[in-house]
Amino acid sequence: MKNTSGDQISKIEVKDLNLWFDTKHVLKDVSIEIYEKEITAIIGPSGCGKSTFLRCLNRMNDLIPSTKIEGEILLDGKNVLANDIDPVDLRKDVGMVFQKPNPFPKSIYENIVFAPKIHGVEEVKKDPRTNKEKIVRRKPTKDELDQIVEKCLRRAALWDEVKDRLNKSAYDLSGGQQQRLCIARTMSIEPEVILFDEPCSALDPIATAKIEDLLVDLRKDYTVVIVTHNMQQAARVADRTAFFYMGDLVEYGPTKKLFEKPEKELTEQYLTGRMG
Ligand SMILES: Nc1ncnc2c1ncn2[C@@H]1O[C@H](COP(=O)(O)OP(=O)(O)OP(=O)(O)O)[C@@H](O)[C@H]1O
Repeated sequence: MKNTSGDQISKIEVKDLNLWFDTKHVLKDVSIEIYEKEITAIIGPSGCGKSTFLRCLNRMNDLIPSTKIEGEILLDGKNVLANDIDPVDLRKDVGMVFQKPNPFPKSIYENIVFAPKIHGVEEVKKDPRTNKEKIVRRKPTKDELDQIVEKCLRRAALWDEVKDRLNKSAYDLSGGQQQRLCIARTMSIEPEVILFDEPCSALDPIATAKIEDLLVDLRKDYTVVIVTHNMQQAARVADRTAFFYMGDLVEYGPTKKLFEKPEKELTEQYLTGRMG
């Protein structure tokens, strides 16, 4: 997506982000701009801070005691690290899919409607006194829930495989189907950004290919950030790639350029497998 000058639109702007777990300095002065409706891949050796960085974007690290974080993460210009931001609200806008598929021990249908039932659906209502329109949240109807289920499962390319067994346990699905169900579940409350933390590491190559196709398709509607160990995966799906090393963002740019003509020696060493 481009603005009128033809530039990409920034969705998330990270400025001088530093993070410590106790005394361990895990992210060091990370500044990066993530663009709307693109796929951004985060790569780097084990322990370099990829997942920690990703988890900053929807404040999942808040759950870890003795975490200290400094800097800014602007989502559409608003600092998500500010004290007045409710992380639960933030996670409605910034959804997350984890390494291992983690459906709830419920039916396929109940997995999808779980969050919309809690958060409700939005409705535009006119205040009769002021005649002004305002958005209210209310309990969804059964019809609305059915529609959400079909829409999300279609969007996650799972509908045809499960439409006749929506009331069966999510645990009866294969690993790849469970992961697509988790993606559908994330979409049920209409996030703008979806974070993926190594979503294919527990899947076989066929299930992985389906998730990769889905990721590319999701880019039409969502801003996607994916942590991956698999460099080929980053090369296949990502518009831009960021290379992290020991908590530093070493290099960031269009994926093709980063893979074919990296600017930094460290990036080249990592990409060519010359890093110990
Ligand atoms: N909850 C925690 N408490 C203390 N240290 C942690 C915690 N989580 C991660 N770390 C440390 O922070 C550093 C970065 O970890 P992180 O999981 O972000 O790396 P990563 O690049 O995603 O690694 P991998 O590719 O192996 O998943 C590591 O040294 C890790 O040991």
